[in-house]
This record gives sequence, C-alpha cells and structure tokens, in this order.
Amino acid sequence: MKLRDLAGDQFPELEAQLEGPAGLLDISGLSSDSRHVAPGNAFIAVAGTKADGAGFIVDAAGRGAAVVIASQPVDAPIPVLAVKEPRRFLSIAAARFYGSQPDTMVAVTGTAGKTSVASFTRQIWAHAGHAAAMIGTTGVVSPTRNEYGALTTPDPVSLHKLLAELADEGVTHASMEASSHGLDQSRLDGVKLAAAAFTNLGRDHMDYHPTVEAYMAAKMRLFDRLLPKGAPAVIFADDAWSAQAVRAAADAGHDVRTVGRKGDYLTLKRVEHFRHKQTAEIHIGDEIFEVDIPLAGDFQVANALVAAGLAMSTGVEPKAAMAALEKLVGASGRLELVGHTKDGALAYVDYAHKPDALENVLNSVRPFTTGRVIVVFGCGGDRDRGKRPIMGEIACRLADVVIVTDDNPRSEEPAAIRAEIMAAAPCASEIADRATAIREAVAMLKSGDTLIVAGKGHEEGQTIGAVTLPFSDHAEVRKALEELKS
Ligand SMILES: CC(=O)N[C@H]1[C@@H](OP(=O)(O)OP(=O)(O)OC[C@H]2O[C@@H](n3ccc(=O)[nH]c3=O)[C@H](O)[C@@H]2O)O[C@H](CO)[C@@H](O)[C@@H]1O[C@H](C)C(=O)N[C@@H](C)C(=O)N[C@H](CCC(=O)O)C(=O)O
Ligand SMILES: Nc1ncnc2c1ncn2[C@@H]1O[C@H](COP(=O)(O)OP(=O)(O)OP(=O)(O)O)[C@@H](O)[C@H]1O
Ligand SMILES: N[C@H](CCC[C@H](N)C(=O)O)C(=O)O
Ligand SMILES: [Mg+2]
Repeated sequence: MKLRDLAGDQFPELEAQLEGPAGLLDISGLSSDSRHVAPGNAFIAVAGTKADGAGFIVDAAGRGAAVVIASQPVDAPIPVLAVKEPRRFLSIAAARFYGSQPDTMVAVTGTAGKTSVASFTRQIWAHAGHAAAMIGTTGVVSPTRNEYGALTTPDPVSLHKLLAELADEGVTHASMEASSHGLDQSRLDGVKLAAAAFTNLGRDHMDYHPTVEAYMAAKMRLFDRLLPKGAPAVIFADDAWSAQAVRAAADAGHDVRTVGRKGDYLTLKRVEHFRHKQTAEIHIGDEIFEVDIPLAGDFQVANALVAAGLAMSTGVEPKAAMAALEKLVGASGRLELVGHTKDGALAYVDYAHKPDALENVLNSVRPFTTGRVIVVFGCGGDRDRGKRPIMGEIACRLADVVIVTDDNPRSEEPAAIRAEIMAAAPCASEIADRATAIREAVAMLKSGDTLIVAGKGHEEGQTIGAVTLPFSDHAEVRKALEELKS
C-alpha cells in the first residue's frame, strides 16, 4: 500500500510531506518496535514509558524500514515524516492497512467488569444468532478461536490484523475491552465503534495515571474521541462516577442509555442474590422481565445489565437479550467455582487484583457463607504500589482468614511487596509460595467455609523477575482439593 493511502486524510500536517516522493513509497507493513521491523515497513516512533522510539530509528532503518513517522523531523538514513500524534497515526494507519473489521463493534471501559461485559455481550449476540467475538484480558474468543492474550487492549497493529482476520472468518459482531492504558495510548483510535459502555471507576493503575481524575479522563476518551457522535453510550448508573460519565457522553453528543437501579434504559427494580445465581427484575420500557442470571457474585448483575444494554443497542431484541442472560457462562477466573471439599466448603478463583474488586468479591460471598471466608491473595510487582495496604486492610476487615502470598512479583523484591500488604493486614499470615499458600488454605477448609483465591484469575503463568513459569490458580486449587480427598 502506498504511504499516501495509508495516511488517509486525518493528518493535515502530513499533506505537504506526502506530496513528495515519500507519499509514493510502497509500505509492506507497520511497526512501532524497531526489533520487529521487516523490510519495507513504516516505523512509527512513539514515546513510551521506558524508552522513546525516536532513539531506535537507525536500528529500524538497519532492518530495512522504508520510512519513519515521528513526532518531529530528525536526521535519518531514510525519509522521516512528522505527525503531531504518532500513536494515533499508528492506529489509523493500521486500520487502513488491514482494511476490515467486524461490521458491529462495541468497546467497554471501567475499572472492573470489562472482561465480564465483553464476554457477556458476545454471548448475547451469539444467542441471537450472530457470529460474534470478544477481545480482552482473557484473549480472543470467536466461533473458531479461543486464544490466550497478553494485553487487555492489544497494540494497534496486532489488533487490526486480528480484526481483519475475524471479518474474513465471517465474524460480524465483536466486543472489546478498552483499558485506560489502551485509551491513553490511542490503541483503539482506528476502530469503528457502533456503541460503547462504562461500568464503574475505582482505584487502579495509579502508577501510570497521575491522579484519579486523569484516570477517569483517559476512560472518557472512549466517549470524547472514539465513539461516533450520536451512537449509543451505555452507562452503569449506580456507580459514584456514573454522573460524570453521563455528562461526558452527553457533551460528546451521544445517545446516553443508563442501566441499573437508577437506569432509564434497563431499570433494575429488584434483585435477590443466591450463591450460584442472581434473580433480577428488570424493566425495559413497559415490559417486565424476571431473569435468573446463573452466576455467583452480585456484581455480575451490573455486568449483565451493561452487556444487555450493549447488545440491545446493536439490534438484539429485549426479549432475546433477557433470555440470553439466563444462559450466561462466567468469564474464566471471575468468581469461578473450581471445586468443593467433601463436606461442602467451596473454593473459588477470582481476578480481584484491585481494592474495589476485592471488596466486592468478599462482600459477595459473605451472605452465603455459614462458616469462614478465607482469602489468599498478593499484589503484582511493577504496578500501583498504593493499592497494596488498601487491599490488606480490606482483606482483614472482610475475611476471617487472610493469607498473603505472591502474585506476579515481576522485577520487584517479592518479600517487599508482601510487607507493604502485611503492614495494613495485622490479621494475615504470610506464605510466599503461592502453591503452598493455596494448599494450606484448602487444607483448613471446614463445612460452610468459602475460599477465594484472588488476583490471578485466568492467568496461566507467574512472572518472577523476567521469567514467567507456568502457574494456574485453577490447577493448584484442584490439586489441593484432590490431595485432601486422597
Ligand atoms: C506501560 C504500557 O502500557 N506499556 C505498553 C506500551 O509500551 P511503551 O510504549 O511504554 O514502551 P517503551 O518500552 O517505553 O518503548 C517505547 C517505544 O520504543 C520502542 N522500542 C523499544 C526498544 C527497542 O529496542 N526498540 C523500539 O522500537 C517500543 O516498541 C515502543 O514503541 O506499548 C506497548 C505496545 O503497545 C505495550 O506492549 C506495552 O505494554 C506493556 C507490556 C504492559 O505491561 N502494559 C500493561 C501495563 C497494560 O497495557 N495494561 C493494560 C491494562 C490492564 C488492565 O487493567 O486490564 C492492558 O490493556 O493490557
Ligand atoms: N461490576 C463490577 N463491580 C465491581 N467488581 C467487579 C465487577 N465486575 C467484576 N468485578 C471484580 O473484578 C474482577 C475482574 O473482573 P473483570 O475481569 O470482568 O474486570 P476487568 O475490568 O476486565 O478487569 P481487568 O482490568 O483486570 O482486566 C472480578 O474477578 C471481580 O472480582
Ligand atoms: N491487566 C492488569 C492485570 C493485573 C493482574 C495481577 N495478577 C498482577 O499481575 O498485578 C495489569 O497488567 O495491571
Ligand atoms: Mg479485563
């Protein structure tokens, strides 16, 4: 594809630069990582959190890059074009290079619930007869794929390659998670959205975003910059940040549709929480639906409402959407029941790795726990340190037995991470090795107890230093339950 065609008309500052010979260059692909440049590629130099791509232009040229797109002109052995927002260029150009995406796409943002909402939306579409996919933290699911993924919102080049493949495979509907990193780094700028949603805002990623307001502003980029004007914006109405999300969506000219107890589009009138299901009375216009959502965790009602809102905003009839809610399967590792002891104590794996999520999940199981709530958790290294004591305090306040262990320590000293949690968790005991911690927790289960192993959910590895070794909370819980029986 000619560089001129790749750029399209969204970058006025490029017009004059593209009139020269550079505009006629044939581009074989795009890369923002010099280490992955192939001959004929356009290398997009972006400033990151650790490095500045502009420092790797010579490296990219050495690997055969045909042209560089950077934030300012620099001396280089190959042509350099300057754009104001190289990350945005990368996304728009990737969309044009790969050329297609599923016709109907939606994206969901929020601190918690994105994976669940994206998964539920896919399931509702599938029940309504659409070839549907989801892309998020747990990877890619489509009629023909179930692939593990690395990022919640993939980088733009992988994303658009994937979207074009899905479209080729006949996928017509796709739901995506929009992480705050992804939104801030313009990873989604090339995606054409039919609708978008907001779940809630809590503390997370304060290592990346300077303030909670900046974190919210990154999330609101979904409405301010990405969703086409007039498209449906589905907003969970019962969160402390809902009003601000509604304002942002309304200011951007969207069709605001609120869901929840305070919602207008889908109104939750009554809900009863049971251990394995949530029974909800949902009003849609004049129609009243009594729906059994077959999932543990009262927070799943909120996620189900947002997903139904997205599905209905993209053409699914209310009746079909409500029927699909009764068939939902939880996303892997989200308050997932992995097994039970012979006298009925339950063991769950959950992905709560931030304060609000931990609070929610512990509160969710309390009403149905006649014995003790036991929690095993840790915190990831190279991530928001401030959440560690907050999670320690929550665990001791809401659980009866707390075991602090390692999550993914990454480059940090594991003992130092645990110490930051322990400082606010006087009730807790500390077991560094996660498999041992799980085994000990399972061994102490008595009738009526509930165990929550939190923080790693679906993950299939544990990153210690630079090495990721195979590790699965599911497998460890299952193994420990087996050992108990033998
Ligand atoms: C902090 C963060 O978001 N980093 C992401 C970001 O990297 P970066 O731009 O900061 O990279 P950098 O290392 O500073 O380098 C700057 C540029 O120089 C380039 N470079 C670097 C070295 C070299 O030799 N040559 C070269 O060209 C890099 O490719 C990059 O383009 O852009 C990269 C490409 O898109 C991502 O792979 C990378 O994700 C890292 C691996 C990561 O861990 N990200 C996490 C924090 C993340 O994005 N999480 C969110 C939210 C999770 C959630 O709560 O759900 C997600 O969406 O997954
Ligand atoms: N609506 C919600 N409100 C509060 N907590 C929730 C909600 N939905 C899920 N959770 C909690 O958050 C955890 C992660 O859920 P989910 O994976 O759906 O969210 P996410 O936004 O995709 O998270 P991540 O940013 O880590 O990918 C769950 O295991 C549960 O503990
Ligand atoms: N997408 C989140 C996942 C965190 C999961 C937790 N297990 C950890 O490693 O901190 C992140 O990259 O911050
Ligand atoms: Mg997710």
